[in-house]
Amino acid sequence: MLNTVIVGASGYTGAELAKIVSRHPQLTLSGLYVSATSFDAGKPLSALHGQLYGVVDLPLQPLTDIKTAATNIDIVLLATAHEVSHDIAAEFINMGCQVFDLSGAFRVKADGFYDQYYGFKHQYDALLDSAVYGLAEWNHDQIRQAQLIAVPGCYPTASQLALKPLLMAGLLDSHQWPVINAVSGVSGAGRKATVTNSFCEVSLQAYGLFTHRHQPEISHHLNCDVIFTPHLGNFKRGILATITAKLAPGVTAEEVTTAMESAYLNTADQHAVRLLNNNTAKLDDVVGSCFCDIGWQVQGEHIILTAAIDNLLKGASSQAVQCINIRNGFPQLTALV
Ligand SMILES: NC(=O)C1=CN([C@@H]2O[C@H](COP(=O)(O)OP(=O)(O)OC[C@H]3O[C@@H](n4cnc5c(N)ncnc54)[C@H](OP(=O)(O)O)[C@@H]3O)[C@@H](O)[C@H]2O)C=CC1
Ligand SMILES: CC(=O)N[C@@H](CCC(=O)OP(=O)(O)O)C(=O)O
Repeated sequence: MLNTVIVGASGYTGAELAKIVSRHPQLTLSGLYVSATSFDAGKPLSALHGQLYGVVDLPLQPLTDIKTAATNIDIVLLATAHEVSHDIAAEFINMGCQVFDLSGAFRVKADGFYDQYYGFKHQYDALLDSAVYGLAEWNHDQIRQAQLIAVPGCYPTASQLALKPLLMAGLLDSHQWPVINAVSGVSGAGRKATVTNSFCEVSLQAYGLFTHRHQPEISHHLNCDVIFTPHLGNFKRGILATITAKLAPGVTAEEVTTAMESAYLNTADQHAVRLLNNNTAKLDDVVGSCFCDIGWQVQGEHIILTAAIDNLLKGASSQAVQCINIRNGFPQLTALV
């Protein structure tokens, strides 16, 4: 059994992690942490997240000393803000833990990226270089070797899983950027109250036009420019990405299907992508599950893809556990289905 702790356990992704880890046959949930000054320190996690009553009643502990928190721990899940993960990951790594970071702190190695999109100067170049991007279906071999895994963002997970098979097979017109329009539920913004996310303020709308940090994350890892426009929807969970792209000259619908199927059908290990072919993906089919559903249709030289995930699961917590499973040689969907 691998001793596992969750930092940021009282948040939305942290609570999902606690639920998954507690039912994982190879992991022991050994500690739940919040900030040193947290108002919630000392409370059982289930007092904050009622679904966990009788399931995870462990108390939330203040993270006052990382050395103590990391002693005899094999796996650390950081469900913390980018700046917090940036500051604390190294100490857990130095204590010999495998670290799975749900934040954006170690996802992109590019000059000036963190200054421009995250508003802080990255202080851990070597760690950033060593981090492996945890897009589970695609980075299996690197994840198996890594000590620090940067779990992809929610919008980037849906977007990349849909576009990557086409790009890898050279089926897209390189002169036209794919256009990604994606709608997220409000849990994507985390549990902390803000005016923008309060019930009476939320109304379906686009945000972050040309400036959202997930645009460069997607472009960087796909090695392809994209237009990405996120939208906030007035629902709790889920992301639906609708992606329009131009096919390379002469590419047929059959070639598209072959590329999708060779990426995601008949793979050695069960994974979390489900192909819908001509059907469109929808939120109800994936919310509460670890799956990313992908549908597509071709007309002439254009393709429209739809991809749906639960932002808190395939977009964060279940993908993190998928990475733990890959890293430790367990079947990929252990504790997830
Ligand atoms: N929500 C989503 O859909 C997704 C989120 N992510 C990323 O995952 C991370 C967590 O997101 P989410 O669960 O939504 O966030 P929440 O805001 O819901 O939770 C944040 C958690 O971190 C704790 N925390 C804050 N400061 C510290 C600290 N210094 N040390 C230890 N714990 C701390 C908070 O508790 P307290 O303040 O009481 O200490 C809380 O438990 C973020 O980086 C986010 O960007 C990634 C993909 C999807
Ligand atoms: C609805 C909403 O606000 N969503 C968040 C994305 C959440 C997420 O995925 O965070 P990461 O940056 O860690 O990937 C946003 O747009 O900032």
